[in-house]
Formats: sequence, C-alpha cells, structure tokens
Amino acid sequence: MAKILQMPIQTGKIGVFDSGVGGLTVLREIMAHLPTESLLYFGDTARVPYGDRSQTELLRFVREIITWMQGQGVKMVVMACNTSSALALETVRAEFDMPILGIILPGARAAAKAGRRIGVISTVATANSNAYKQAILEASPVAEVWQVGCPDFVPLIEKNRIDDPYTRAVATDYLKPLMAANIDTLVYGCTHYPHLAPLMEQILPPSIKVINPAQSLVSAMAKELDMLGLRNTQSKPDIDFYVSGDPIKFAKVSGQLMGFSSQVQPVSLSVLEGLAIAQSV
Ligand SMILES: N[C@H](CCC(=O)O)C(=O)O
Repeated sequence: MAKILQMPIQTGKIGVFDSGVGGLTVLREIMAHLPTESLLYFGDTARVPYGDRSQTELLRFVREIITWMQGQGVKMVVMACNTSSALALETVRAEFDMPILGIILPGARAAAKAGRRIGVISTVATANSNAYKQAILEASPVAEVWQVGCPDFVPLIEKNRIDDPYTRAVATDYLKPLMAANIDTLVYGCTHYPHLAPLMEQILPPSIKVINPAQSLVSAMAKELDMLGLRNTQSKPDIDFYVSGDPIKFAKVSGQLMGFSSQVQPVSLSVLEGLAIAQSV
C-alpha cells in the first residue's frame, strides 16, 4: 500500500479511536493531562465488538479509520483500543506516514513496574495474541502473567449495564482464576473496562494494584508530541465525536458514562469501506 504524505501541524487534532465507548476512558485521560490538544474521537459502533474479530478484519477496519482520520487532517492517531493495538499496530505503523500510538506497550511497562504477579483482563483477541504477556515479560523477566479473555464485558458496557447484578456475577467469574493465582496487580487490558471501576473496586481486594494503561499512554503521547514539535499551545481546544453506528445512542450512553453531553456525527460504513478500496488500488 502506498504511504500518504501529509505535513502535520501543531494545531491539528489528535485522532482517537475505539470500537465504541471504550476509548472514552482514554479520552478522559487525554483531556485531563493534555488539555490544550484538540481531539477527534471515532467510535466504530456499527462494528463493535472488535474482541472476536480476525486480524484480517481488524486490519481492514483500522486502515479505513486511519485513512479517514488523515482526510480530517489529524496530526497523530491514538489507538484507544487494545485489540487494534495487539493485532494491527505494527502493520499500520509501517504503512502510514504519521505518528500512531498504541496502548499495550505503555500499559505493560506500567504493570511491570507495579508488580510481579500480574493479571490482565482483556478481549479474547487481545488475550490470544499474548501481546501483554510478551510486553510485560520484556520489561520484567521475573514477572508472572495470567491473561483472561472477558467476551461478555464489552456488550454490557456498551449498554451501560455496569450497575447490574448480572454484570457483577460475570465480573466475579472472570476474576476467579486471577484471585486463585494470587495476583498483586490487575491490568485493564481493554479500554472499556475502566468504566467498570466502581464495580471492580467492590470485588477486588484493596491490596491489588489496578493499572489503567491509558494513564501511561498519555505520558507517551506527551513525549511524542514534544519530540515531534507537535504540541498545541492554542488556548481553545475542541473535541469532535463521530461514530459509524447510531449517533443518538452513542451520545446517550457516553453522556451517562462520562457525565458530559456531546454532539455526535455519523460516518457511514460505505464511506469508510470506500477509503480502504481506494487505498489498495
Ligand atoms: N475497547 C477495545 C475493543 C473492545 C471490543 O470492541 O471488543 C479494546 O480495548 O480492546
């Protein structure tokens, strides 16, 4: 695939994407720690969940999204999605001429610093990729890592069923093997899961350190922006929200989860799919 060349500018937006509302937990950290940056959020809600997709499918989706974001003039792309980071990051980094950041490496490094017996909860695709295990062991060869795929979480979170006894039962079940392994650190290996924090805090013993990889990702973003001279110093940043599914539904759930309302615009799947076709010819 041919690389598309584009000169990024400091006032350009940072593109942040996920399959749905998960990336909002990353957006929250970016807003808190990089408050002068303008952001463009894309939720691929017509195709959520990503966690049971093949690598071929995910690569196609990620190429479409990044191509579309380039067309919007973003200066950097952040994969606010562990599944995409696990299965597509390396490939698309070589294909696009712009900084693309993933979430797994920053999360794995933070986990390796925090503990030795590390549990990672994630989508099934991320768990099967072993991306966290490899990255944690690279940072800390003495660590032990247990990975648990949690396929029921994303559909429940997309419906904001966090305060629901069923979700509590599902979470307790997923955490069982990690409790049995006596972990000292738990990684939210899916960006949807920090939305479950109120529930997790009730279930997990307080001795277990919880890692939200988004926090380390934001530090990596700050370094990269400085290194490339791309920090935005303008005082009035803005955020645009786009989804491939129903904008009204997304606005409602994101408002409930984040506590702020937003204008959400649609991007049709035919537009995204057309971009992938145009790129491959
Ligand atoms: N939030 C994404 C995707 C979850 C999904 O759509 O299954 C992740 O971090 O993996």
